[in-house]
Amino acid sequence: MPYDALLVVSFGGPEKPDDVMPFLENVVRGRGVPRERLLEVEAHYQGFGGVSPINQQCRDLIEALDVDLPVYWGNRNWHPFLEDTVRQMKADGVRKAAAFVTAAYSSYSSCRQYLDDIDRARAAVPGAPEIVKLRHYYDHPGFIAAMADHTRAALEALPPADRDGARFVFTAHSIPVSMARTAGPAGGAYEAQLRKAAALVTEQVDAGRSWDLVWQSRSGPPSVPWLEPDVCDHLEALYEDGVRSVVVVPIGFVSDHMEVVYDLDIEAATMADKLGMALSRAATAGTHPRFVSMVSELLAEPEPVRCAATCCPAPVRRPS
Ligand SMILES: CC1=C(CCC(=O)O)c2cc3nc(cc4[nH]c(cc5[nH]c(cc1n2)c(C)c5CCC(=O)O)c(CCC(=O)O)c4C)C(CCC(=O)O)=C3C
Ligand SMILES: [Fe+2]
Repeated sequence: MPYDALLVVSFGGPEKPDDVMPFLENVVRGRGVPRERLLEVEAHYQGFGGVSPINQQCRDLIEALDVDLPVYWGNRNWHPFLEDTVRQMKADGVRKAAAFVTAAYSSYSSCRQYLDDIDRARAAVPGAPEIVKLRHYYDHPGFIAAMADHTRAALEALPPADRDGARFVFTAHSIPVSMARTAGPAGGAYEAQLRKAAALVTEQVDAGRSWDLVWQSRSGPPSVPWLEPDVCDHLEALYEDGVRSVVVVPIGFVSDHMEVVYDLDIEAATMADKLGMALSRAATAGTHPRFVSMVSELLAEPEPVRCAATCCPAPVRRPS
């Protein structure tokens, strides 16, 4: 193995009420997210005591990993910041680390932005170790097996009478349509990879089942088109079509962080309740043993080739 350390790279989240606004400012700096949206999201976090689950989920994953390397952890938007971690790695004599990013798919937000974050952190630390991002794992048998197990469990959690007719509703973070168009080496990769993962999970759980891929957690100004339909609108449409039960599968995420526990467990669940629809939400991969062992398997693969510079370009932002 060519690596002498593993670096887990994640989004980061607040861990107390006073962290929330500074964290959000970090997330949206220069990204044109309207103030009203920011205050709305602040309220989601404060409703959970100002604590996002994501940092503890990273600690749990790191605890569960079974790798023969020192493991480090750095975030994009909150402590421990990537730059501080890279500084520590350099001080510890790390020369070449593999980076496992807690995002499985191609797109500017889910891939390129993490690569840029890593480059920026390395640029700030003279003599920083080389850092090789491990490949996308959306279709890795470990990720798929974990999601299939969790989808099966969610299906079984529905009342028996609701199981046969339950639709599988896969969800992922919406992104601007322009970002979706340019995702991956040839464009369209974010949506195509999500569809592939959803199809693989469905095939393992119940090959004949009807499923959809929909979007959640839309941000940005209303004037910019994002991927649709939103999960809540989709539940209404399904109800109109006579569907009375759904298994919601957050295939676009790897842990039950705020977008999952607020946007699905509160918002989508409230919508299903209002409609009189049975909803069961599948857990994300989290610390499922097959997801955990996948990380070791990725480390043992030949070193991945770095994405081309033109892959998943940053969105062009017009001054407002
Ligand atoms: C594709 C994607 C993923 C999946 C891949 C990955 O996991 O990286 C993801 C994950 C996450 N997104 C998260 C949180 C937020 N995302 C925001 C805003 C945005 N997300 C975007 C995309 C994505 N986001 C985009 C295009 C924006 C607009 C601003 C911009 O162009 O960057 C905002 C701003 C407020 C708002 O929601 O408007 C927040 C607070 C958290 C942490 C949750 C927690 O704290 O537990 C996680 C894991
Ligand atoms: Fe996000």
